Amino acid sequence: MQPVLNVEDVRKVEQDLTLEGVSLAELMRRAGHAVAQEVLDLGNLGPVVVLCGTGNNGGDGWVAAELMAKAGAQVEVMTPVEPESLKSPLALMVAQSAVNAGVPFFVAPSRDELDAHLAQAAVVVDALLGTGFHGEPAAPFDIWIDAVNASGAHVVAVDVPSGLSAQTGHAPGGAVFADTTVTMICLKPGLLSGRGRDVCGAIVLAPLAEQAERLVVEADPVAWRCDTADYLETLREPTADVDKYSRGSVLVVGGSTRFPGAAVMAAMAAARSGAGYVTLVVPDRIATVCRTHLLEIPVVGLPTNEEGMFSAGARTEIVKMAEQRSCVLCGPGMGVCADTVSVVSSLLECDVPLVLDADALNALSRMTTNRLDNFPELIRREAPLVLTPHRRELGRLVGQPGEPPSSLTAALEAARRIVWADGGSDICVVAKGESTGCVGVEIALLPKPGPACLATAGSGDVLGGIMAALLARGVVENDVLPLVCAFACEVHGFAANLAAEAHGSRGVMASDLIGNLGLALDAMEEQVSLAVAGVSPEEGE
Ligand SMILES: NC(=O)C1=CN([C@@H]2O[C@H](COP(=O)(O)OP(=O)(O)OC[C@H]3O[C@@H](n4cnc5c(N)ncnc54)[C@H](O)[C@@H]3O)[C@@H](O)[C@H]2O)[C@H](O)CC1
Ligand SMILES: [K+]
Repeated sequence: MQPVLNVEDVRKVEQDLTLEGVSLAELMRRAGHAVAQEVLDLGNLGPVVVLCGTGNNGGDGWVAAELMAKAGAQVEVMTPVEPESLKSPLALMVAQSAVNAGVPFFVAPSRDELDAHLAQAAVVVDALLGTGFHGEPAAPFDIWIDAVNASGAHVVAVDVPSGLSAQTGHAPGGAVFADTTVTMICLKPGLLSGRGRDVCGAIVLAPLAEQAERLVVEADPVAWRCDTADYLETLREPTADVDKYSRGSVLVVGGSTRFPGAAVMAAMAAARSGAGYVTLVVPDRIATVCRTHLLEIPVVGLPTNEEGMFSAGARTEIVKMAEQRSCVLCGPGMGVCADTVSVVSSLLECDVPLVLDADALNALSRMTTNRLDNFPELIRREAPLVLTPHRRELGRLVGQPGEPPSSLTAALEAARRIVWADGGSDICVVAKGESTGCVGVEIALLPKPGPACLATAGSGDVLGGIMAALLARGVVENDVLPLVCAFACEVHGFAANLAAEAHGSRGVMASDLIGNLGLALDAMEEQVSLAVAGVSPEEGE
């Protein structure tokens, strides 16, 4: 697992390092060295243009330029101001050193001049804006960023691609598209979320100091990015000694006359994710249509109310069935009304692992007038509870109904409000988004995000089914719960990649994921075993 620190905490680590004897100047020297090494490792490609901003990110660029020049590369620096008028004392010092070493530089080039230099460049080092960036890039950086992206050169970004917020992943004024981002000390959330997923290219971590690893952990990471090998704990010993019940029995509770398909897909996804026995319970008015789509999965119809949802009469029977299952998934397509709200509150009282998705979450919002974090007793229970809100649902759960969390870290914070209010039960909030965080009591995990084709109606219903099937396999301890949820997210993403091979990156529908879940699970398990054995997936082929 790799720790991810908020930008303000990275600065704190920087300060801590200085207290432990590694000066900021030394950190900048090492940062520049890491960038230079990355470029030199590309081989003898031709001219290198280093774009330096006015802060310490630019300082890293000047160091890299001097080192590359000394290593024999053909290097030139572009700077918006004369090197001697840089305001950052550190950047000033390293820029002077590079100038004294004879590194050629150009001050405030026009767009045409810049384009001409970039056209010759094999590699561009982007050291314009780093963690000190906020808002939108002001002139001339907006123009320079555009020029870099138009150049076609190989781009190595220093710490963070310029224009991208390392904290939020927002890039409202555009950002450099990097092939590689050499990031200092540790990962930052903006690199892994929002536009960061598109613009960072390969992320190379430069720890800069041997103490960094310890200090980063002490700085209380906002989340941890999962490595494939981490999922070892979620795997089950393969055994032939099973029957359909021991592989896990799942009850899916959902559907309404408006949305029968969501419940059907969730049930199929649970079955394709290894649950041995899946039952779907829906309002009886849609039971027949559900049965026509489900050959293997029994469909139980219970009384329907005037709104086409479960009526109050359904509740007792649902609870009775729930208590006989190894996991329950409630919510897909269910609709929200007083009757379905009472179904959700009754299921919360059952001693069975429970996944609440979609309208079950909206029912929770309704029960708590959008402040679930103020009603922890509602979700305090013995058995595991997984909530899988997307950002709008999450906003509705924590008192921001019209204002969903706008970044990964905001979503993590909202999820934490729920988890910490609950205070110690087996709970995980899977905050879904273009990057998803699985927030448990002790830890927040970031599974590897799936492809953009997952952003399609019904995709969440499929994820709910996967989660339920994985939880149904047996006891999941509190500390492993976020890991199981993260694994489910990666299986979901893997299935989406397989589906995209068949249907194209834009053609995938949620139902296409379902048929690929079994293969995705096998492939993920194999990758985990290989990673644990230290074999790369390519070598394992
Ligand atoms: N993390 C580490 O241990 C190390 C990081 N290093 C590098 O230092 C930068 C952070 O440096 P800082 O001086 O704080 O900020 P920047 O260089 O990113 O930018 C500050 C500079 O940019 C101006 N600015 C801010 N917003 C805008 C905008 N929207 N448009 C134009 N200009 C903007 C601001 O006014 C400043 O002048 C970090 O990323 C690393 O690369 C060190 O090398 C030490 C180790
Ligand atoms: K940069």
